[in-house]
Amino acid sequence: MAVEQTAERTGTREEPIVTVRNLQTAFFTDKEVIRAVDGVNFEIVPGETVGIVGESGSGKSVTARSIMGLVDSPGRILEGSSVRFHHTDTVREFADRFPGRTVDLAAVAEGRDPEALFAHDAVGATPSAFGYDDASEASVADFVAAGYGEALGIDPEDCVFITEGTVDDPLDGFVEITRLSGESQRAMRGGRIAMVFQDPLTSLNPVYTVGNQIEEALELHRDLSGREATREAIDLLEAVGIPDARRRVNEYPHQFSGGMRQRAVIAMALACDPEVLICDEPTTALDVTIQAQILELLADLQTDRDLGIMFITHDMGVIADVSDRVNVMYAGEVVESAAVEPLFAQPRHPYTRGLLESIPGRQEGGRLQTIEGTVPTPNEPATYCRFAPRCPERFEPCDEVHPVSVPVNDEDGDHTAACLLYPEDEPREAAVSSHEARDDSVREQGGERR
Ligand SMILES: Nc1ncnc2c1ncn2[C@@H]1O[C@H](COP(=O)(O)OP(=O)(O)OP(=O)(O)O)[C@@H](O)[C@H]1O
Ligand code: NI
Repeated sequence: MAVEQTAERTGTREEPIVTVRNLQTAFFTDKEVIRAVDGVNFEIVPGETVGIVGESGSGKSVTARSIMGLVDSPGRILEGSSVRFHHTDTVREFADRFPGRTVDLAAVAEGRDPEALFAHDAVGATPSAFGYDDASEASVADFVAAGYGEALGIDPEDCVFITEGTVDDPLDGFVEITRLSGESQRAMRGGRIAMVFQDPLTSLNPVYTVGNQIEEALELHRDLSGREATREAIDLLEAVGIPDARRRVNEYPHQFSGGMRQRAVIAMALACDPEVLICDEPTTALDVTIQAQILELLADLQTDRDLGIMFITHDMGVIADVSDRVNVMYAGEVVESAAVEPLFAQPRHPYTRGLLESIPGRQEGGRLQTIEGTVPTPNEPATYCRFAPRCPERFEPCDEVHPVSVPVNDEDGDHTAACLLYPEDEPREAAVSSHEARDDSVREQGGERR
């Protein structure tokens, strides 16, 4: 899954299958509003692994659960968020199954100026919240996907957006995941995007055989049953490296070792032939040897199936192994994003540097540095740098200005960090002002984001 390998394999990068734009997920407790995910942007590309790394409480799991449609009350995804699934076959299938919820975006966009739409008072997000440098990059699709389409006659239930062709004959488009509910949500979750959790026992039912559980997924998502399903279940167990699959298909989860259970869960996730696999610390509970085997298995499956993988861990060593691209999260925000090589060779954000110094063997003089303190609960709007209290580079404006993501590497234009130290070639004061000017998502709209 390393960079060179992917480049060799595919030549050029494929288009993203999932784009996460300005994702905001909050928990509304009696006491406070916890902004667990606060304006996150990243992509999942077929055949690649995007790593999400950060300490406990940084919002990794809530990001994953938001994409899966698994955020439960008192949590919800806020208006202005968009998670798009770009997969032509899925768009066609969904347009067919949910015609009443399908919209011809070209028709809606005709004669509209997206910049002007974003300027509307009622809109709580700006194009810059979507990661654009310039408002002209925004599209009507961004506007609509982010939930502001009502002004254009779009129902909040609408979730399939056609960008080429028509509603009756869709050629291309996207499904807006944050607007799915009921049947459409079930079809996406498990069917198109599958998830593997840290503890395999959360996915396995102790009272059914492993085979039964895989067969159930096959029946639900691929319409296989009986002998056909059993045969496919055995094939899947073999594909994930479970020896003697013909016998083990009839065993119960407790008869499997930890590593074998996680393999079985991966087989179950693959049963529905997903495009995207989200792995939330899938190897954290396993010993190092087994962990390496599971990572290798995932890499092989990815190559065979052109899977887009989102891989969550707090372990920088694992991230280096598995990722093509890395997003470093802190208190609900992505603070640095880069391809894996530049991230490790030239980490820019002080938080990333801190995380790297805490990997054994990486520091000069052999002393293991850990970042003192813990991730704060993001229970107020980010009007300052949330890392500042722990940051060795902190200077005064860090307490008053919220840093936005800016390019930090001349050779790699996609390498960004959200830190007031950048752009480095600008005088500090000018850099700070440019962050302040671009962080218009919160205050200009008259106060808090919801
Ligand atoms: N159901 C919930 N109700 C209230 N707050 C929640 C809920 N779930 C998560 N949070 C809060 O959201 C924030 C992000 O949590 P999340 O589980 O995504 O962190 P994480 O990065 O996955 O950490 P870990 O490495 O420990 O798994 C934390 O502040 C957490 O307390
Ligand atoms: Ni987590």
